Amino acid sequence: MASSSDNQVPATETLNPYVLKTPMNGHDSTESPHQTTPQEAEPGNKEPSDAQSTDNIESREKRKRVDPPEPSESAEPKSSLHPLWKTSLCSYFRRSDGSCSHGEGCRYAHGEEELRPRPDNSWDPTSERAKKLLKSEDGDKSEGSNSRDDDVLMTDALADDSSDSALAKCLVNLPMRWNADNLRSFLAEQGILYKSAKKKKGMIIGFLNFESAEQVKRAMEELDGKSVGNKNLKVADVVPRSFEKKTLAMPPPQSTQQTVKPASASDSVVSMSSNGIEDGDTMNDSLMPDGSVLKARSARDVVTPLAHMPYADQLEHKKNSLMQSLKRLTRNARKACPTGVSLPEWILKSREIGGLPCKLEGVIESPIVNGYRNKCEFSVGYSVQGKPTVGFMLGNFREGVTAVEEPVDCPNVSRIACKYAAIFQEFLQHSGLPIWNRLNNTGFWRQLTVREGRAPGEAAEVENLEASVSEVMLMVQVCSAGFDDGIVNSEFEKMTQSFAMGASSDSPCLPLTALVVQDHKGISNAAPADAPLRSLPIPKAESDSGLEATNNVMEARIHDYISNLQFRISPTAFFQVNTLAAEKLYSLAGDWAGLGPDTLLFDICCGTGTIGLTLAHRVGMVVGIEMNASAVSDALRNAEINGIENCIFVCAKAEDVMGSLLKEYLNLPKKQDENPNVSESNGEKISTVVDEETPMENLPDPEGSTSLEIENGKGTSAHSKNDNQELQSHLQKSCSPENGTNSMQQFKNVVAIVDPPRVGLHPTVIKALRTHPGLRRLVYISCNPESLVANAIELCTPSVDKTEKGNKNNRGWRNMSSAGLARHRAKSMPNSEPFQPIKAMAVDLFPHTPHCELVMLLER
Ligand SMILES: C[S@@+](CC[C@H](N)C(=O)[O-])C[C@H]1O[C@@H](n2cnc3c(N)ncnc32)[C@H](O)[C@@H]1O
Repeated sequence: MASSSDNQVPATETLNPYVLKTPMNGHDSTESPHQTTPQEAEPGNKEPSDAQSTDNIESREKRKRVDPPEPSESAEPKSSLHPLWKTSLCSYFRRSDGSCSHGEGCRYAHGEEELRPRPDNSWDPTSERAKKLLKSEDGDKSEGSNSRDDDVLMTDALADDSSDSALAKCLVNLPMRWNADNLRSFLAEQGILYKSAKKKKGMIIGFLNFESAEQVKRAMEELDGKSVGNKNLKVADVVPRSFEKKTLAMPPPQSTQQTVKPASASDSVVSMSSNGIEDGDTMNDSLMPDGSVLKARSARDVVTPLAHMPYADQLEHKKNSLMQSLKRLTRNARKACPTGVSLPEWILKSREIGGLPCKLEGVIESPIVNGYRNKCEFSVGYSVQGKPTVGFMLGNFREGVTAVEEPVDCPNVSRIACKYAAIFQEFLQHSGLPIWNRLNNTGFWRQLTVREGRAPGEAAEVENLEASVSEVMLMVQVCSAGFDDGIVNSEFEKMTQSFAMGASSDSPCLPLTALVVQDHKGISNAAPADAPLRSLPIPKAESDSGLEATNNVMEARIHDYISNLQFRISPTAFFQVNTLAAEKLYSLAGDWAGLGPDTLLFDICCGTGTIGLTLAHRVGMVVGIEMNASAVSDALRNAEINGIENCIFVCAKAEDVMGSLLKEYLNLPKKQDENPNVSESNGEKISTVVDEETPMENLPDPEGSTSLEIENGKGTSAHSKNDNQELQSHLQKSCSPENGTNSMQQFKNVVAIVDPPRVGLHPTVIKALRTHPGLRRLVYISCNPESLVANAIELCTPSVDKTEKGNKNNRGWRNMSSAGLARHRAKSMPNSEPFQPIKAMAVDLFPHTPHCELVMLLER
């Protein structure tokens, strides 16, 4: 596998030293002076929230733009330029009507003409260029006539029923809402003859097969350029000719044994959840007939779009992008602040730190930059050469890309994962069962997940991560519906043999601990947590003790270590993909949480308990909340194997239990005004009067029975949402009301660390956290800054006495940005003290991709 350095650009002169972990307050030399304008806060001006949308913009930009050489580029040889030179607009220049004290030497662009694309080919999101691109994105690629057929790489369409790819065409720019019937009616209206026509709702592409070259010719004459809605149709090749040229020697796609199932709805299939999609500049360029260069996609470009940049530049890029996101928090909270209510201190002070809501203290780098992923989800599909392939999809299904490429050049994938992908790919060449066809939703083999677990021992890990990998779990996703059990079992047997032989023939032999099959019928490969699992026994290789066999799915686990604690991980449980960087993330969160023996820590969305368990020794008690039952079972077991006894894990959706858990554990009345308040405990309602001035410690414990003292620390247990009674009884047993202590005496400090999925916290959870006065500190960890910003708007915007009731008939929310929606929700937040953003810092868990984890401390 190529190392990332193979494709790195040469080191360029550094204009400003990169300062990691330094405060970014004010206009210091490392910070962009870019200031945002009020209109940028408009919902419509939303930046692309993920790399995928950035990518779409970028690829469109490539198609449309023929830029004259940049003045700065012609003035200086390219190699001497800092990669970020003039890639952001200078706000001093903009604000002061065309002047900036740095003059021509300013590293920021003085106007749109000077602006250069960023190293990842995106544009300063506040520039007119970026906004225009966003608009064209929102307008659903309305510039269809300019779109080039190189976007379509629908190998599934070729694999399906066309023996001659020259007779297979696709129609680009069809209305998304059309299904196959709509397409067929349209073709009939136009008098077009064809063999088969397919179209799914949600895609802009339809697929046509013709009987003859004559039919193709006529369809092209009639349809190419035809206006439908506000777009012009384009007839394109299903796989561009530029790819086919390279594949003349390759066999045509295998015909597949399909069990035809009705297609229900469309969905996008993303090969690896945190992937971005961007065209890069590395390989497969071909000259197009119009003289332009087709930038062929590669898995490396799709999965690791920043891999061409030196790592320090990647961190700088992430830092800049996070700063843009954070500034949105200030702008939106300012906008949402009710009339007549003074702006909170943090918004007023934001002017001093360039519009940031709080200091962004830097980006902590990943201890490992290459091969760091301990989990890879490889799609199964056809390559552009029509070969069954295990790897990453080269784009988005909605836009007509299903081609899969091997992961060998992706620097974030480990050698072990690549090896298993290759073994599986080799097996698929001879399998009697078909690979999954995303176009028809038919087929059998869908996905391979490779998960690695390490043995303890720090020194070896960073230098030679592979040597520390001691366990591997493979999960193969299939769709067995309609296939004969006997054939399926026989294929599974052959597959396990292939894996076992492949593992033992590698040198040194690859670990193989568990092999699980996940049966999933859904359209997208993202299977629900309860999709049936089956463990396959792994044949023991003669000379190898590394291969362990288990056929009990309950025993199909691997283990990893964080902060010297062992973690059991079951097949569908979440575990951070970069273990060593995750360790840094959790310790940062712990340091900021202000923990102590009198701390009650809520670990919200706790997965296998990693955060709570690594911090358990620093607090009085941990309450973990997690909806995935096997992750909760892992968490419980993890507490046990590490001898941790002060944790409780609740298996439920946080939105279903957060409010009642806060009430039960903090034993506080619900509201902080002077009205009689109601708190529920053991089903009984208790009324108390609370004065806002009353210190938390002095608040009465209405029953005394739910105080949270853990007797001898023997508190670790798990509860499902249905066993609240058991939870109550546990609390009563583990607490010692006899000694007269109450919750507030025991836990003076109540802290929540939240680590939600990409979409962020459910509004009900935000409301519960915001309106419970006992919770003074919250550490928010997020892999998606957009959702952190949206949630923080609700947590930090001052509320009014009279809240607005949401209009349920208002469907405008559908078109709102997440920040706009959060502003809207903030208006109906019950009167409560808002949090304030105190500081933020990022940890790079995903080198070579645009993603990283952002941590923000909120206090009140
Ligand atoms: C980003 S992971 C974090 C897990 C854990 N904190 C860690 O670092 O390993 C998010 C977790 O939230 C869980 N989750 C998603 N939605 C949830 C919900 N509504 N309530 C509770 N847990 C949820 C997922 O199952 C997943 O384990």
